[in-house]
Amino acid sequence: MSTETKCNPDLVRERAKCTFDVNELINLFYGSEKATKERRHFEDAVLAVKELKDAIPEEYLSHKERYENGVRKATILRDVYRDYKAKHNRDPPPNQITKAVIKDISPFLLHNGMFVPTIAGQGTPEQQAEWLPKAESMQIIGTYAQTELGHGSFIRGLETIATYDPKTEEFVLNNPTLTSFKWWPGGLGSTVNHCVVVAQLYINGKSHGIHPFIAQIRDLDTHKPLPGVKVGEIGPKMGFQTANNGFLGFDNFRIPRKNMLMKNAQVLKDGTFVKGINEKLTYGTMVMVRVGIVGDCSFYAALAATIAVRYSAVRHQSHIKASEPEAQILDYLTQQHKLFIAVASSHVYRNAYLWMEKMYTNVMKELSQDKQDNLPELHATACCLKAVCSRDAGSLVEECRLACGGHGYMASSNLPLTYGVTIAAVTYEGERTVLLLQTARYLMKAWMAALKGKVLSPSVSYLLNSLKESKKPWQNTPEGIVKGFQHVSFGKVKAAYETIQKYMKQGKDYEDAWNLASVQLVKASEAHSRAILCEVSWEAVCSSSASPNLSRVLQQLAQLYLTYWTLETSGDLLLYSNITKDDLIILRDKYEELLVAIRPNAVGLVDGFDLRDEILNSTLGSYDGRVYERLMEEALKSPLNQETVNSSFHKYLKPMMEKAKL
Ligand SMILES: CCCCCCCC/C=C\CCCCCCCCCCC/C=C/C(=O)SCCNC(=O)CCNC(=O)[C@H](O)C(C)(C)COP(=O)(O)OP(=O)(O)OC[C@H]1O[C@@H](n2cnc3c(N)ncnc32)[C@H](O)[C@@H]1OP(=O)(O)O
Ligand SMILES: Cc1cc2nc3c(=O)[nH]c(=O)nc-3n(C[C@H](O)[C@H](O)[C@H](O)COP(=O)(O)OP(=O)(O)OC[C@H]3O[C@@H](n4cnc5c(N)ncnc54)[C@H](O)[C@@H]3O)c2cc1C
Repeated sequence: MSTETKCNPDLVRERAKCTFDVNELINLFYGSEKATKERRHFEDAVLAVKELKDAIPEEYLSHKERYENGVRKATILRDVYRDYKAKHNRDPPPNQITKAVIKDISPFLLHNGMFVPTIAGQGTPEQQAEWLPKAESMQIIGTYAQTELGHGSFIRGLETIATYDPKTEEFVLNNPTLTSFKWWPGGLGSTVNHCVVVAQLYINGKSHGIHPFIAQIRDLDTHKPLPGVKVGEIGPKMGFQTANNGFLGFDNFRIPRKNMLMKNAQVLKDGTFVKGINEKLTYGTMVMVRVGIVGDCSFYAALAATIAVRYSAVRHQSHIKASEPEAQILDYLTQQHKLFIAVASSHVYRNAYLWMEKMYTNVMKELSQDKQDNLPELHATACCLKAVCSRDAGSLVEECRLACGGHGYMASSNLPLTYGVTIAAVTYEGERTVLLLQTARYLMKAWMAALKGKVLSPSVSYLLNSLKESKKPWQNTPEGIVKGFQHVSFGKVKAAYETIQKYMKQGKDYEDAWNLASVQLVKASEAHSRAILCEVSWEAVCSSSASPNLSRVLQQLAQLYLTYWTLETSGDLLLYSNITKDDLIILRDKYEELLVAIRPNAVGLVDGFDLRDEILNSTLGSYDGRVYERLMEEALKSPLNQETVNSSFHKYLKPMMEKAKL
């Protein structure tokens, strides 16, 4: 980090006001002092590589140049990772330095994020031995090709076909229609030479559902598409410009039998199909990534909050009191209302991610012992938390951007690009509504079990308690608010269930009744997610090992989250819990008190995310607060400022002006 000496004086004053030790917060957020040290050390190593620095901002490059620059930097970054591993005999610590290097999304994201994990999770030991060393060492580069032009959400409807030919012991891959073309996979456009292709398996004319296959699609030397492969890039998008998303179609393309990833289901040489213990295990990589996305949401909220809070401390505009100098915009309560929820939410998502990571690890361990009881709970929880956190994080990033006024609209603030990347997660890895409806299926089953008095899984056991406690008075404490959100979820789950029953009594079948109740079902899932986020985050701060000074501030943040959402969803609480109008007025006052209490620590709190300037990549958010200098420095980099008179003057403007004289 930069030294305080060159800092904007407002930021120096803000840091002097902080009531807790920022380093303690950093170490707590990232796990330990050792973890912080190792992460920073790795980030230093990456940033020391001169070739990773961009000569001009990415925004001035063409689509093609941006991609090529992305690949160039991704390969250098890959070398740094390899060297670190060789030297330390372990992978680099979790970090976000790719953001400082690639700025947007790495063309290798899908290789590391889904291709390698799918081989590890879906391959037999023999298949892992064959593919993993090559993939991990980047002798081969891959992606995860599932979505098609015609189907993304409903993966049982995928149209890519893998027909087994027992004579040659091969699968024949085909994309018989335009809608069957793979569409979206990252890196597919021009980067990868392999992919996991998810396709419908046919043996002797019989369909056996979707399965993952490994296909080499480009020649390893020439990088030309192999015969029978049609592949390309899908073009510019709202974000993800360097992710290199692509399309792919096969025409009688043959792959050996061993290329079907067969940890779960198998095809024997003679074409016998051996079913796996649970066909949904084929969806395993998606579950892992959904868990990871909750962690990503914490990062994006932290990044946007850091930029907007630091900027708001430096920016002065108007007066709170006519007799006083222009106020820091951070002193306006409305600004605090916009920003502190982003700071608080980042902590909430972080705690939810750590909680989900534990659940994921436990279920993976159980699955390795053929125990599947907790898989439905993992799937349902990962679905709704991914859906709710990604949408909330997108809204928070956008609110931070708006809170920076006109300068937030500058690409150099890094807030527009961050919004584009964050909001993509609402759609990828399972579209929001579709995932919330998956959770709703689970909630309906849990509700039916609750009605029968059965024991429920931990994440939904509150449904049983709420059933018993519905008459208890509201308590205006964090624990009381957590219970309140559980009551809302309980009420919405019950109402959705009863709506389905109502339609069925009217003669509708279950599927139609489900569709007619689906707005309520989605809302029930959202309420369930909110109840989990509130409970998990409040428990995390209560059980944290932080010092009293830090603990006080973390509790304020967690209470802010609880109170913010109580006020945002007061209608639901009035409907489904025993909260009163008077309780809401007390909480409204409490919320304002919390904003005021957090205000002196605002800059310290975002410093506590420890996101260095290179990761923030923002004129507005740097540690030293030299906002105006940086805005001007960046503007001067515009190619239009590299010449005093642009040629368009002579070509178009001058002739127009001269014509106007005639
Ligand atoms: C030490 C180890 C620590 C590990 C810690 C792990 C934490 C992870 C940490 C880091 C990971 C970081 C990862 C970051 C990497 C970044 C990569 C970013 C990638 C970004 C690019 C995007 C890629 C993509 O988008 S890939 C394509 C994604 N596509 C989708 O998500 C499609 C969505 N659709 C579906 O999933 C399905 O179609 C469906 C679930 C909506 C419906 O499926 P269907 O078969 O029709 O099922 P349905 O009839 O509705 O339900 C039948 C029953 O099956 C249950 N079920 C469904 N899915 C699952 C599942 N995945 N698992 C278990 N069970 C499932 C369902 O609940 C039903 O059950 P029921 O009992 O009958 O009700
Ligand atoms: C940036 C980005 C990167 C991606 N990377 C990859 C990748 O690497 N590999 C890959 O395979 N895919 C990738 N995808 C594809 C992504 O997984 C899909 O776009 C996603 O799963 C949504 O599917 P869809 O596009 O078919 O949406 P659709 O399902 O067509 O959604 C359109 C609308 O229909 C609604 N809808 C659909 N089904 C239902 C239902 N059953 N009930 C109620 N409403 C419904 C949705 O809610 C939504 O409002 C990527 C997508 C993006 C945006």
